[in-house]
Amino acid sequence: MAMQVGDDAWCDVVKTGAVKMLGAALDERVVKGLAFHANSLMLWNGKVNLTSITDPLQVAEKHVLDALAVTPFLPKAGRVLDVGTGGGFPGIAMALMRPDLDVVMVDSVHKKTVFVREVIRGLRLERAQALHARVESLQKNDGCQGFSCIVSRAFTALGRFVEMGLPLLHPSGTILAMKGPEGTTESLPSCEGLEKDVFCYDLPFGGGERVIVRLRRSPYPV
Ligand SMILES: C[S@@+](CC[C@H](N)C(=O)[O-])C[C@H]1O[C@@H](n2cnc3c(N)ncnc32)[C@H](O)[C@@H]1O
Repeated sequence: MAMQVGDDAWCDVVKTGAVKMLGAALDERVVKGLAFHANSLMLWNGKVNLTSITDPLQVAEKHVLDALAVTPFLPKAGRVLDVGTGGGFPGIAMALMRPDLDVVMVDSVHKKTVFVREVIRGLRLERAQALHARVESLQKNDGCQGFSCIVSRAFTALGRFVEMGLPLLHPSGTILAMKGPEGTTESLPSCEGLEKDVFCYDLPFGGGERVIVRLRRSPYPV
């Protein structure tokens, strides 16, 4: 029988891919959580358009494993914001890998945040939450500033993401933009004073190259 999203064969693909990408094995708790998320994504995708990727191997590689790629860059402590989380990428993977962090996932489309809330509830991720809002409006929202880390995947141009993120970022915080290969050449016209590092990686089963752009205020406070 062909592999299905969330079944044992699919979990084995995720485990193998995670070792290739992160150099470490995932906890069984994390694998089960990722399988629950991906399976829920497929179930909801029939009624709510969450993703165009439905092939089980591609869901594992292009959504789940790619979302895990950002987790080694997360801060030691604090609050993390995932901007434009869509179906919960990379926010759910971050919350599963780092249950010690507060993870806030924001999206401007209500049905997407309803889905992400259901996943958070199903996985009992007590320190995660999904907000239905435009990220620009969070600047006026008490308690939505001072994030240690602001992440996005496939969200918008780097300059625009940084403009939206900076007012919400703690002075010693980090911005992480998850991008396709174009991330290596994107410029930052109006954000001087930020130190920029670019990390390139390959998806583990030949699915393509990806980039994480890390931005920190320079000089980076220690
Ligand atoms: C291309 S999708 C990426 C979704 C997810 N991060 C992923 O990698 O699969 C971009 C998401 O950003 C959301 N979005 C667009 N503009 C936004 C804004 N101003 N504030 C919050 N979310 C926004 C959209 O609703 C959409 O879900």
